[in-house]
Amino acid sequence: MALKVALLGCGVVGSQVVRLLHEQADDLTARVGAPLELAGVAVRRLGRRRDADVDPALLTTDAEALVTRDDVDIVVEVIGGIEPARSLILSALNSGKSVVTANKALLAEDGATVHAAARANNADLYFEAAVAGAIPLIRPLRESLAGDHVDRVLGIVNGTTNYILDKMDSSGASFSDALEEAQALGYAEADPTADVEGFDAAAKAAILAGIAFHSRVTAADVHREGITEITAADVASAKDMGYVIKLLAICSRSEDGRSFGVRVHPAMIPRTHPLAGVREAYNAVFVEAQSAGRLMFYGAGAGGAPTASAVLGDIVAVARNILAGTRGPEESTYADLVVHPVGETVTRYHVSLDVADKPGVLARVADMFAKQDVSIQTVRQEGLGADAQLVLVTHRATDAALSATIEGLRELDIVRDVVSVMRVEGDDAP
Ligand SMILES: NC(=O)c1ccc[n+]([C@@H]2O[C@H](COP(=O)([O-])OP(=O)(O)OC[C@H]3O[C@@H](n4cnc5c(N)ncnc54)[C@H](O)[C@@H]3O)[C@@H](O)[C@H]2O)c1
Ligand SMILES: N[C@@H](CCO)C(=O)O
Ligand code: NA
Repeated sequence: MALKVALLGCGVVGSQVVRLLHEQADDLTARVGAPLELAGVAVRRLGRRRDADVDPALLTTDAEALVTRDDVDIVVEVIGGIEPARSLILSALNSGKSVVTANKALLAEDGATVHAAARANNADLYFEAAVAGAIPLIRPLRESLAGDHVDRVLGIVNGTTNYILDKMDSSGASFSDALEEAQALGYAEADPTADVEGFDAAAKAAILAGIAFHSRVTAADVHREGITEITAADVASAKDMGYVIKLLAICSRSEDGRSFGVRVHPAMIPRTHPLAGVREAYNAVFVEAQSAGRLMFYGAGAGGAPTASAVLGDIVAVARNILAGTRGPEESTYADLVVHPVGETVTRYHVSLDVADKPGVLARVADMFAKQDVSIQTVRQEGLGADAQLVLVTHRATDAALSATIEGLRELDIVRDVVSVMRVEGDDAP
C-alpha cells in the first residue's frame, strides 16, 4: 500500500520536493518498502505558473482540509513563517500524521508547542532542512551523537551573509555593494533583514543549541548582532592581521557545565581556521563533543534542490517509521540547562581606537583595560598625528568586562572614537 504525502507550499523548496518525489519514485519505493504518493499540494493561488510539474488535480487552496484528510500519512510543510504553518502542523499532528518541516522560524519561536503535539499524538516531527539546508546536522546531533557529550557547536549557518562577507574580503567591496551583488544573484532577498541582521542564523542557533544541550531554547534566548555595520576598513584591518570576518553562530557550554550561551555575531577568525575557507554562500558547522572530538559539517545551506534533499531524507525516515510501527526521536529537553547572559561569554576582542598621538596615550588606554581586568595580548599603532589609530587584541575576557572597558574608553578625552570592537574566535590562544 502506498504512503500518501501532503505537501504544503510549492515555492522554491516545495517544487523541488515534487520533482524529487517524481524522479526518484522507484528508488524511494525500494528504500521505503512502499510507494510514496503525492496526495495533494496546498498552494496560495491556483492557476499560477510554477516550476514544478504538478498534476493540476492535486492542487488545492484548502490546506487545512488536506492535512486532516484520512488517506494522508505524511505532511510536508514548506510554506515558512509562523502562521498558518503552525496551525496546519498542529492539525496534522493532532490528526495523527507525521510531519516534515523546513521551518526554522517556527521551531525557534514556538518549537515547544509543535514538539508537544508530536509527542501527545505519538507522531514524528522531522526538520533536517530547517538548519543548514542539505547539510546533515539535526540527525547527527539527535542520533549519531546521542551517546556523546556536546560542548560546543560553532559555524556559519547563513549563506547570504557569508556570500556578502566573502565578497567584501576578496574584492574590498563595501557592505552595500556586496549586498547589491548578492541580491542580483538571488542569494539575498529584496528585504534582506532576516539574513543581514542575523535573525535567520539566530533561529538556526536556537534549534542547534536546544538539541546539543538537551534544553529548550528559543530565538529570544540568542544574543544577535548582524553584519550591517561591518565596513571595508574592518575587513581590511582583519586581513592585515591574518584574520577574516565571518558571521558565526556559537552555542557553547559554560565551564561548570551548568549553563550555556547562544550567540550570533560577526567575528574575526584566523585565516588558517577551516571556517575561513568557507567561501561564497556555503555553510559549515563544527561540533565539538567530548569523545568524538571535533567534527566538521560542510555544504550547501540553502537552495531549492539541496534543501529538498534534506526534506526527502526526512520523508523516507518518517515513512519507514510508519511502516515499522515506530517513531523517531522526540524532543529532548531533560537537561533543562539555563542560557547564560551574553555578559558571561568569554572570548578575545579586537578593538580599534582613533586616538590623539602624544606621549602617555597608550598608558592611559592600557590602564582602562587593566581596571576591568582585561589583559592585552597585542597592541599596535597605525597612522600618525590626527590619523593615529590604536589596534588592540585582548586575551580572553568576559563580554561584561570588555563592555565596561569600552564605556570607559569612550569617556577618555584622548580617545576620539571607538572605531570598532569585534570578537576574535577560532584560535586556542588564552
Ligand atoms: N529556500 C531555501 O534555500 C531554504 C533553505 C532552508 C530552509 N528553507 C525553508 O523552507 C521553507 C520554504 O521556503 P521557500 O524558499 O520554498 O519559500 P517560498 O516563498 O519560495 O515558498 C513558500 C510557498 O508557500 C506558499 N504559501 C504561502 N501561504 C500558503 C498557504 N496558506 N497555503 C499554501 N501555500 C502557501 C507561497 O505561495 C510560496 O509559494 C521556509 O520555512 C524556509 O525557511 C528554505
Ligand atoms: N537565507 C538563508 C537560507 C535559508 O535558511 C541563507 O542565506 O542561508
Ligand atoms: Na540540515
